[in-house]
Amino acid sequence: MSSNPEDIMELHWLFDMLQHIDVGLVVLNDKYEIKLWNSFIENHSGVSSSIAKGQSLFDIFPTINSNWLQQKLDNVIALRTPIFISWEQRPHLFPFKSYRPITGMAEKMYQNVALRPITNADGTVKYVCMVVYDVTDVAVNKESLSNANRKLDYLSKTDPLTSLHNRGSLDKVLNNAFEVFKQSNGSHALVMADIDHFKQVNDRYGHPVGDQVLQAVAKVLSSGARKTDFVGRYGGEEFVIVLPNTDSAGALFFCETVRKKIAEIKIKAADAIVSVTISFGISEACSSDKDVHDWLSRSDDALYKAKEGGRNRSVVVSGI
Ligand SMILES: Nc1nc2c(ncn2[C@@H]2O[C@H](COP(=O)(O)OP(=O)(O)OP(=O)(O)O)[C@@H](O)[C@H]2O)c(=O)[nH]1
Repeated sequence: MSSNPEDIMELHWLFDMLQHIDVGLVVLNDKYEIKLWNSFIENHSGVSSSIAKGQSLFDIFPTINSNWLQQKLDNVIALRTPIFISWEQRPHLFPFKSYRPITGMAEKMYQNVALRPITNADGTVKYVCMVVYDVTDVAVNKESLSNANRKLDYLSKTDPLTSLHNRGSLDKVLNNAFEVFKQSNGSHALVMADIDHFKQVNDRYGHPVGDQVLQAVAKVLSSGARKTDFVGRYGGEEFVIVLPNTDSAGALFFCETVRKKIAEIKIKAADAIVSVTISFGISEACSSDKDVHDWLSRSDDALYKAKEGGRNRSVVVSGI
């Protein structure tokens, strides 16, 4: 090493800058023992470099997955090539708290961490430098953007009054169900449901009571459905239910069960208790259906027959 005073001064400056840079630096040997770390790590861990020196990284940070990180550190030394660990992969490798006021939404610091081999003068590699970047701002912004997108996506598919799927998502699900049927046949049922004489409920008790009835009916319909079933509000007081892998007998059983439960609903109005009934039209997809509209209109015919037959009933119409 040069003993030129100017070189020594530059080295001192360099060391001072690395010591105080707003990035964490940890040097480890091939036994994962700490050789040094800078003030960024001191401040966030609360452990001074002199105390950390010689200790295993995994003793000081027991929450770090040692098997996983050791393998990465070994690879850096063996292959002499850097490895990057992004916050999306491991959000909080070091258990540091977030201290930035602007990102008060995050309790823990999100980090990107680079593992860099340190090459000795003779070309050998025995040490690794972990470079820790605080990326809390970026991570919090990205996560809140994805949360907002998830919320928007949910709203665009959901009926605000009943929280059921809306008409737009129903069209997609129906088309998918019909495609599945075309490719693999099987039994898939489509149910159309319509509350009986709903106009009278609105006219007698007012729209807000009508809304409560819609919400209560929607709740019964979705609580009776399986996870793989689809319950949507088709519009007004009409609902559509897609029952995959269900034949018309199974669909009839479902409809009769929820029909009886819906007849038990009691909504309190100003001076009355409001009850409603519902009619169901059921059909299975059949091979003569040209498209999903043929299937839909058969269920609609079944619903019409249920209304014609006196309402508060379920009717199946079979395809040819
Ligand atoms: N409260 C409330 N009413 C709605 C909503 N959407 C549609 N409606 C009402 O639903 C009623 C539907 O009435 P109709 O189509 O005549 O049918 P119905 O009275 O149910 O008679 P049937 O279907 O023949 O048994 C209308 O009065 C609409 O105003 C809504 O979001 N909230």
